[in-house]
Amino acid sequence: MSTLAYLGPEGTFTEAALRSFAPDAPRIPCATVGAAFDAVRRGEADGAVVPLENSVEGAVNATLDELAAGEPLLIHGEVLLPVSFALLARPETELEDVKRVVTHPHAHAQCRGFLAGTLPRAEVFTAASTAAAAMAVSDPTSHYDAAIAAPIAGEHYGLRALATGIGDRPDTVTRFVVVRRPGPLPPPSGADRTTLVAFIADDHPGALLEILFEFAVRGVSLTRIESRPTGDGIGRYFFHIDCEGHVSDARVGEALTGLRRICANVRFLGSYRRADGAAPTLRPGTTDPDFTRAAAWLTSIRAGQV
Ligand SMILES: O=C(O)C(=O)Cc1ccccc1
Repeated sequence: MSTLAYLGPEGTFTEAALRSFAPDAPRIPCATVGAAFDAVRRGEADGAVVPLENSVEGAVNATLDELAAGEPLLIHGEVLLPVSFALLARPETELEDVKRVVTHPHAHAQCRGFLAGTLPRAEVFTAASTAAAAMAVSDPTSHYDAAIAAPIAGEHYGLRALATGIGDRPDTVTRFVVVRRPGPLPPPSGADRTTLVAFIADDHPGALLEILFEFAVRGVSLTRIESRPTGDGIGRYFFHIDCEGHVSDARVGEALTGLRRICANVRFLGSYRRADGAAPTLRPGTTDPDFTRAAAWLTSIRAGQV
């Protein structure tokens, strides 16, 4: 059975995502996304489960940046998990005692309404995960009065829920990915997603448009695009992209070869089954047989068979 590293400690939303598809897998909790990836790179874990984006707060930048750097890894799958937040405190703490709250930045962003309405004077501090925040609060000498975390983290760390369901939206979903060392790709399923990072060759007007064009002309829809700084100076960015389809689909393969020609580098991060099972709607002229027929036509005209 695969051993899976994940953003820990015990009681994170990431752990809940992992358990949703591999309840019995041996687990290695890691303090950061980077540490989980390193456990996979070193061979201590077969895969890592990490948060990638949230329906309210958007991308988890640490994950985007770690995927774009270091020894390459491949995404093998994704999980969607509804997330619900609780305000957790040591048993003796009452709501009116809460002056300092600690949580993961994504959880903070999703509970702003509750904090503004119920704890308008509370200071908010960040932790590497919601469970790390709960663990910190469980220490009686802690600087913090309460953590925003999953209700299960309260059970793990002996905390009491002062409030539950405190997210600004009841329908928030987080997307987690399962990452492995490079190897054979998951086979195409008909409802796939492909993830990649495109590094612009030379910054020039229309560079992003050229990248988008490679997808648009092949009828490949993007499901996410983020620019992230390369770290090499102000104004230098790479693009982190998800598109519909599998790299073995002709239209996706052609879009990627087009990108490879115009970009300084393209890091392929995997093709894998979409958790929502949504199959793309293909425009006329963009199916595999359309590409095969067009390639056969080119072969024949190159041979002078007009
Ligand atoms: O901190 C956690 O529990 C995580 O798994 C990351 C996270 C934080 C907030 C919403 C979803 C995932």
